[in-house]
Amino acid sequence: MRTTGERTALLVDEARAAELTAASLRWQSVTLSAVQLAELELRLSGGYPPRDDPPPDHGHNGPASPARPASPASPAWRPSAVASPAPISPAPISPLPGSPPAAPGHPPASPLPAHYPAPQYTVDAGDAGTQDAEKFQPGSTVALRDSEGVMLAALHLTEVVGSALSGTVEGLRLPEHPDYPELRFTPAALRAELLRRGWTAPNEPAPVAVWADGLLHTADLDRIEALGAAGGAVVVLAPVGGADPADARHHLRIRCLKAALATLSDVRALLALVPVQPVTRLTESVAFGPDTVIRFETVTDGGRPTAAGHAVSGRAATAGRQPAGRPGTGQERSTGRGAGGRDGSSGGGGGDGQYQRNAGQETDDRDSEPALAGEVAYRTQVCLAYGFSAMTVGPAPSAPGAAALSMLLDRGTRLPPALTPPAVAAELVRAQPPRSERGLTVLFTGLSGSGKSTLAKLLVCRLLERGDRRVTLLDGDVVRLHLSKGLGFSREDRNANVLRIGFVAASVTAVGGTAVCAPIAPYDDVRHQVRTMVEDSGGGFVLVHVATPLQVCEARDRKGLYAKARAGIIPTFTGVSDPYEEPTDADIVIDTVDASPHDAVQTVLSHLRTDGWLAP
Ligand SMILES: Nc1ncnc2c1ncn2[C@@H]1O[C@H](COP(=O)(O)OS(=O)(=O)O)[C@@H](OP(=O)(O)O)[C@H]1O
Ligand SMILES: Nc1ncnc2c1ncn2[C@@H]1O[C@H](COP(=O)(O)OP(=O)(O)O)[C@@H](O)[C@H]1O
Repeated sequence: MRTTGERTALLVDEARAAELTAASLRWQSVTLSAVQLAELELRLSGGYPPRDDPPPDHGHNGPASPARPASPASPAWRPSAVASPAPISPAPISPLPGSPPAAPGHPPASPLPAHYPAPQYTVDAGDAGTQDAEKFQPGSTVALRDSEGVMLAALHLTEVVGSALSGTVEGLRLPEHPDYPELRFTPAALRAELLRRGWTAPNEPAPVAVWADGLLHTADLDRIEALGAAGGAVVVLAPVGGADPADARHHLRIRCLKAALATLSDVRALLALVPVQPVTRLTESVAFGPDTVIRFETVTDGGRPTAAGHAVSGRAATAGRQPAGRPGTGQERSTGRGAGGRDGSSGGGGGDGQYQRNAGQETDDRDSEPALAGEVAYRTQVCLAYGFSAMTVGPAPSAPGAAALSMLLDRGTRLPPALTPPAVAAELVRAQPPRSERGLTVLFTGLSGSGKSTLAKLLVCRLLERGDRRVTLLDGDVVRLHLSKGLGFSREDRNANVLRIGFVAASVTAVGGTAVCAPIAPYDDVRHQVRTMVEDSGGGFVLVHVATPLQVCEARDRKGLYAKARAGIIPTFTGVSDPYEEPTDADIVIDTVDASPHDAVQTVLSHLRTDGWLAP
């Protein structure tokens, strides 16, 4: 994250950092999760919450955040706030009551000095994966570390409730990001950047924020243009808290955001990645209606906004003009994004498009309506800390939902410029080619003798005859000769066998191949795991239940195994003395009693064509 060399109220100076580091030898440590790291980063960088910053008129240890004027008529934004804050004085050293003695040669670390702001900070050691939270005691200090063991902050504990550790925090450093360092800004660094660009002259309108939890499409860009038409800068805040820099979907999202913003020529727009968690519901066309610009009150208390002053002024005050290019307004403009007619295919909706999963990496119990309202309040706090005068949350009402887009991509339908800029469309198509060009696993499940092998082999032949898919057959018998050699038929062994098949199938699928598998796979949870593995590899998973009744399988008894099972010679035989859990999530159910093998395979092929996995 860019810091412009400033320290926020919670980041200590080098001397203090050295002091804390020396003292930390004797502290307990908590290794923070990616999400906790993001929360800490936001806090340490001064991005949240503003009320924890010390008043700006502290003189010798003033904060980086700007003083905000009392009068609502004055702009809340003061570029002069970029002036470097006075450094925080190193704290006088005094031992914590009850703290361990200092290591020889090292001064003991102190609790926070009297003049130091003392915001409460809570970390859940359970979430951080710490098992024995009872070892933490109020009065002691905990080192908060990243996954590599680097200490980012000291937490002076005042309260321990279960695994929740609360106390005052002193930051040593911000987490480092290998991905997009040039796009990460602390509030002070953002102010400096806008000033450097000449976008925040004293009489300019204050900058506004646009939260982009997902992507930016044409309607979103229209809205940004409308916001920017007032003359102020528009900062697109992309929440990336907890994002894995090795996750291709994260990079896809950021590439798409950059490509979208590159189409804006008349707006002072800037992309900033912030350590806030993305929220899936905020990537959909929901919730906030057409009036989506939330303006902040500038109520202040002694020159700084109070908590009450952070209230949203009105649920949603409009931007003051109709966004250009909305359907039916006749305002479609000719921009780099194209001016094609809108086809109505941009309607909202949820779903798990490939690119969307990134935006919603975090599972969202924060997705309920009250939780979303809380999220908006939280985002408001962040925007106030960054110095924005207004923000939008959620996509523009007519922007396409992820599910709709994903459906178009799956089918290879061209994304019109009216929906999303061509450069964004190109990124999306590259990441999510049509289904007919993606990897695929077809898994036949059913009792012994139900017809799995017969149908799997026929399907492989039909696919190879077409010539447009590279196919691997993972037949039960063959797998048990090689991949699963030595495994028996206990539940554990069967599960290991099916998971191995799933692993190979997912690998084949990941590189665009087609895996056809034919194990009994009697257990529902393991079949689910295989589905997840394969779908996470970026391809399709089709579960075919070969639902031949037990009596028919037993009557066929090609291998004489049912007779042996009935005679007790084979113990735990599926359907006779071992369970078979009928799938409730089968994509295709085949009745081999009434259909010939040829007809059954035609059913599978026609399903694959209908769902786009095979070209017509
Ligand atoms: N106890 C028991 N239960 C079920 N099946 C048995 C058993 N012992 C041997 N066989 C033979 O092994 C084949 C099933 O292996 P799978 O790998 O498909 O089974 S599983 O998915 O691991 O449950 C199965 O082949 P198919 O008839 O092709 O299904 C049987 O021939
Ligand atoms: N519609 C059908 N689909 C598949 N197999 C069928 C069908 N009708 C009869 N059969 C016969 O059932 C037997 C199924 O054996 P197999 O394919 O080895 O089953 P599994 O692999 O499930 O143990 C074969 O002899 C096959 O010819």
